[in-house]
Amino acid sequence: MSRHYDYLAIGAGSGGIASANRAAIRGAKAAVIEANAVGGTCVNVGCVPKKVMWYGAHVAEAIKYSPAYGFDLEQKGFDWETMVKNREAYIERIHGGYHRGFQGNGVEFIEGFAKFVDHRTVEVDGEQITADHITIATGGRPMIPNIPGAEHGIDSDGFFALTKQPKKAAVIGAGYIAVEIAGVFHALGTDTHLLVRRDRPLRTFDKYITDGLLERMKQDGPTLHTETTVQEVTKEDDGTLTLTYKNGESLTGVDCLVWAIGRVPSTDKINIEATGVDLDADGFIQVDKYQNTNVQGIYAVGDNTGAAALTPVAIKAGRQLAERLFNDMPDAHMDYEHIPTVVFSHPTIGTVGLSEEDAIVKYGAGNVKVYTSSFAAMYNAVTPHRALSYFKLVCYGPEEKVIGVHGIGEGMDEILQGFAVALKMGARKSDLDSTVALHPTSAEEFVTLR
Ligand SMILES: Cc1cc2nc3c(=O)[nH]c(=O)nc-3n(C[C@H](O)[C@H](O)[C@H](O)COP(=O)(O)OP(=O)(O)OC[C@H]3O[C@@H](n4cnc5c(N)ncnc54)[C@H](O)[C@@H]3O)c2cc1C
Ligand SMILES: NC(=O)c1ccc[n+]([C@@H]2O[C@H](COP(=O)([O-])OP(=O)(O)OC[C@H]3O[C@@H](n4cnc5c(N)ncnc54)[C@H](O)[C@@H]3O)[C@@H](O)[C@H]2O)c1
Repeated sequence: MSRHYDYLAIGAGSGGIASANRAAIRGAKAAVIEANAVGGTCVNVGCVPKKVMWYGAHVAEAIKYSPAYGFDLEQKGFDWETMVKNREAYIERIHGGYHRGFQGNGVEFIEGFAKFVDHRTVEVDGEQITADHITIATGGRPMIPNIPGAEHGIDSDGFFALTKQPKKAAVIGAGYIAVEIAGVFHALGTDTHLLVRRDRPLRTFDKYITDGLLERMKQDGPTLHTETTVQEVTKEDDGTLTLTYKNGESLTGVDCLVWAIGRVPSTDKINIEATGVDLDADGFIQVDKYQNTNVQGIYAVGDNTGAAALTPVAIKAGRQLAERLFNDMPDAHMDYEHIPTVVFSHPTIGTVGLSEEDAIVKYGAGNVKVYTSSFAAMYNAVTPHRALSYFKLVCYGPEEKVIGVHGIGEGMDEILQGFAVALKMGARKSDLDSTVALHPTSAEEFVTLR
């Protein structure tokens, strides 16, 4: 038995789904193959469950500071299981939406793990499937370090599988995932320790912004351990974990250890060798700006290409590819410049464009001008929690073209999108200055910076 398609996506995550739907909408006979749950990382063990838990944490913080607004709430506690149950029910509804979308667009959904037979053929559960165009959209998976006792820890997938709230958690890593998971645990009441190897998490972000994050962590938690490298994990008789650091110190009594030290591309188990597609040394698929691999008719989108590992990036790359292949748009491609991004920390961080440090390296200090501001947002200013928000614009040249917009503060996740449009359109500082402010908001800071 064999089937043939115009377009086949391997992996029904952000990139695979978006590209297959768009290909079908443009008239292609399209299918998508998925080995696990439809929706991939983002929907099942990424953005969606994370944001639900971030909202849970947000509610916890609102309750904590509510007395300043006159609330006298009888504390009934927090039930992790209820949050997880409702989160999973929500995700189940999203799965249903995807399947209805496939039906509506005419995309065939094939369950199973795909392996290449040759550059035009994959095998799923013994069936050979061929296609004129095949997109590898297999995403990635979390890394676990190679140190004694590492297996006592879980990864971000394991975090979402937790059915009970840990009492004392250690989160190891300095990227988005570590910061976000540590923030959720802490706000929901777990004694949380974030362990980073250098002086701060999110070291590639503008320093002004991460200084703001460090200040918030110092004031509010979680407990940040800098310059800390874990070299061994031991399980004690009482079931708790002891983490021993390189400098001989240790953290004891941990009942949940989460590794959040990066992700590897899922390109190692699909017999990609049968296609001749080039990978880099870390296993990422080499693509050009059109998502073409070196083999004609095989493309890759999303996390397995090593591009910015963000859902909207995988989606846009997938849709543009489908437009190029099936809608007579030969130059359609994803623009990888000026990608905005948000970290769901407490408070959130939003950033687009160059940090001050990177702008100086690129243009020279004399050509870069920055504007900054910090203040207690009204939401906090009314409470004893007078935490500060930080805003920064990085500008270039005599015209003061805006080349970086950065902020940390309540609502930054929602504030940034519009400013990302402005930056992409080439806005100058004077354009922001001439825009009337929205008052009273935090966002208005970006149009009133002096
Ligand atoms: C904890 C966490 C939080 C995140 N939060 C955010 C966020 O807030 N915002 C954001 O923009 N991004 C976030 N991301 C990143 C985002 O989830 C990814 O960038 C995005 O999912 C990448 O999409 P993709 O299509 O490349 O791969 P994936 O979504 O990983 O999809 C790949 C799919 O392919 C399937 N697959 C793999 N191999 C095969 C095979 N051989 N046969 C069949 N199926 C196969 C997998 O099962 C998977 O379903 C987060 C990631 C994590 C881990
Ligand atoms: N809000 C969002 O948009 C969001 C949220 C989560 C993830 N993501 C995406 O997923 C990607 C992966 O996230 P991530 O946090 O897993 O990876 P990451 O690559 O961003 O960060 C991994 C961090 O772990 C550190 N590290 C590596 N090895 C270590 C070790 N042995 N011990 C201690 N620390 C170690 C690294 O220095 C690095 O800072 C991100 O780059 C991002 O693109 C996005």
